[in-house]
Amino acid sequence: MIIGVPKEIKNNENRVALTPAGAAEFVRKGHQVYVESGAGNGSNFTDAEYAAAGAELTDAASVWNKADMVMKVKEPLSSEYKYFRDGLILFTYLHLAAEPELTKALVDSGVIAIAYETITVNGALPLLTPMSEVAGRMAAQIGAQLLEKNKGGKGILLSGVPGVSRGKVTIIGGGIVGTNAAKIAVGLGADVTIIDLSVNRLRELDDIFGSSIHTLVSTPANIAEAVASSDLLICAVLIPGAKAPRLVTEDMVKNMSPGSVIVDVAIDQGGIVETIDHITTHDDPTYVKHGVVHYAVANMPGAVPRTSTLALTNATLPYALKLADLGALQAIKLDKAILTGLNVFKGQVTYEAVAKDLGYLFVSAEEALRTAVTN
Ligand SMILES: NC(=O)C1=CN([C@@H]2O[C@H](COP(=O)(O)OP(=O)(O)OC[C@H]3O[C@@H](n4cnc5c(N)ncnc54)[C@H](O)[C@@H]3O)[C@@H](O)[C@H]2O)C=CC1
Ligand SMILES: CC(=O)C(=O)O
Ligand SMILES: [Mg+2]
Repeated sequence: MIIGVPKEIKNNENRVALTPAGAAEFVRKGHQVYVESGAGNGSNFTDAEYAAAGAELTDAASVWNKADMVMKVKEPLSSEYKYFRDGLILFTYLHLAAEPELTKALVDSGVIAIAYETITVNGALPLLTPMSEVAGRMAAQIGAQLLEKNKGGKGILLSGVPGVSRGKVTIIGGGIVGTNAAKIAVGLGADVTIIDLSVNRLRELDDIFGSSIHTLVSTPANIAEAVASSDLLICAVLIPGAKAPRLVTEDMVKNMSPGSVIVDVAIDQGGIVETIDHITTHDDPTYVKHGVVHYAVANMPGAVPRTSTLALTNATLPYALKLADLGALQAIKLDKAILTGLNVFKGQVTYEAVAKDLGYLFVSAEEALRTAVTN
């Protein structure tokens, strides 16, 4: 199979979908790899390293047009839709519930779109996990900085100092992002509360963190009370594949004190805060509404690309190799995890939450495959 790796073009997206070591693996197994010249630069991987691994360096159009499977990090942007074609395998983060135009372009073109973020193994999301670890850790770090006066914050140090109370951090969603945010926030000495819908998850968090955190079950009343007294709110809820639920209302944000900070990590699925009306970028990461600093960058790990590229490709490579070795149809048929990643297959939306949120007819992956084979 021919694998194509274009350079990422989202604002400050410095990750790349394949390392030179990953390219060497494909080549070793008899596949051909085209990498866009400069694609690895942001992650400190040079063209020479890809060439030494046996990849060919070329331009974006050639990568897209020659490849049977394009591997990316972030969802394609509109300038890339022109490369979509029938039968092309696209393996990347897609977050389609928050991307109606991209979904339409994929459906109209017949692309086989497999989303990293919905690949499921025993209830876990192994291709989302490493980036959620990065984004969760960054969320606490970024929130702490935004609380500084010169960044628009209220001017508090999360740890406090002897004789002065600690800052309050509320984390809504106690999964991978939430747990990693808590690790850093607790490490910084903040007073941390984690809110989750699952009491079992809260039990696990209680076992991990003991008395260094508070736990609360997710109800509108608990969220309202915790948000009102928070200096930093970190949003980390996920319903896989679906648009994020709006759990933090505008009134709750109005009740936060001026200079408080919201970091909505769930923005890639649309965000959980009513006052977040647009995705922000690493170039212009915040805006202020009702006196509260809002941060809503959808590609947070792109700012620490060396760590993130290594962590992401550790997780994606085994699945990408399987797709290349078996071809998309067989890989989807034989590997349940890859099947759960299938979001769009030759004009049909095969992930139920995406179909429901965007108003498409849902066709199960199994059914879509059956139709493809019999046609
Ligand atoms: N902005 C960025 O750069 C990045 C964003 N993300 C996003 O962060 C979000 C969280 O991801 P993960 O932590 O990996 O997901 P996860 O599945 O590990 O955790 C989600 C948690 O939300 C909880 N939850 C669901 N409904 C809830 C409700 N109504 N109230 C409270 N909790 C609720 C679940 O019980 C679960 O514990 C996802 O949208 C993911 O795509 C991840 C990485 C980077
Ligand atoms: C998960 C995701 O959206 C990211 O890593 O950018
Ligand atoms: Mg997006």
